[in-house]
Amino acid sequence: MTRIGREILQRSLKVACIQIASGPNKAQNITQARKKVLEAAAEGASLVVLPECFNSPYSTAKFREYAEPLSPHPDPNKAPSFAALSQMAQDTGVFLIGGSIPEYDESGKIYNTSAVYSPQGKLLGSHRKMHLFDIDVPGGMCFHESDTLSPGNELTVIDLDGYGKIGLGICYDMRFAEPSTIAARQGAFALIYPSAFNTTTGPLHWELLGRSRAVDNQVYSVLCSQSRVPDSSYPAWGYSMVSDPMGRVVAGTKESDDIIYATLEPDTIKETRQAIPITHQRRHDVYPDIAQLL
Ligand SMILES: O=C(O)CCC(=O)C(=O)O
Repeated sequence: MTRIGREILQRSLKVACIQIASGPNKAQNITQARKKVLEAAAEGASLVVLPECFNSPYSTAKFREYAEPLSPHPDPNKAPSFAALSQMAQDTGVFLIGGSIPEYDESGKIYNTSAVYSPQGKLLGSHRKMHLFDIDVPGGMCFHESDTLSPGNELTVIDLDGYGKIGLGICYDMRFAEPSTIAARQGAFALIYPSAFNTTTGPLHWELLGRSRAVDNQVYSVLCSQSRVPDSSYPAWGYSMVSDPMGRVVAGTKESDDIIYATLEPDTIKETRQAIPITHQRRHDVYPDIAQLL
């Protein structure tokens, strides 16, 4: 039986994307995030998303300095960012996608990690960026996350109790259609990408990718960016946006700090899937295993 909508997203869900810029002071970054999460919750959001690396500069040279260990019960002395996220979720009663934070594990490897907290402040799951942002565009952006980061090796689908499931990726992960398709086939109602795109690739690809992931899978996509700091070493793109399953941008902003809101509706998923029924028109009997084609 094809799942078409209402059972995928069980009820309307107001989501907020907090577009802010991180600076060199970790404590100030956390305080800023907390203030905005409180504001979004006061506006009635039940799911709040922070951007990629909200607690640190987006710089391969800085990730180790800002990294923290991830655990279900974060020690505020060792992991002030993770502890603060858990507390914010608990204090506001929202599901919180904690943007991302450089995380170190017991072997000393560093990951770009997004932690998700329940309205009770419980760690529901986490995603380590799987596809590291290593690009070299002549005359444009050159960035090599793999200089200091290790990739995660797991796809992430998380159940938000009472609403349904989300697929979670981080920024560059959105370029890869396969994880989003898998999340949708596992019943996710939205694909969520804490991000910090840039002014080289942002103009052509940001909105296109956000809308494509939504239309490919007939789900919502939620792209939450850092805001732009002109003349910084990494000018983020901004333009946080929410796309509905038809590819309509239902909330968006420009470069500066902002919070955007959208209400995700079960009927919109259902109606899209009924009108254009690609969900059960796929030809898995014909498609080869693409991993075998390499
Ligand atoms: O894919 C891109 O062009 C940008 C990705 C990015 O900025 C990131 O992964 O942080």
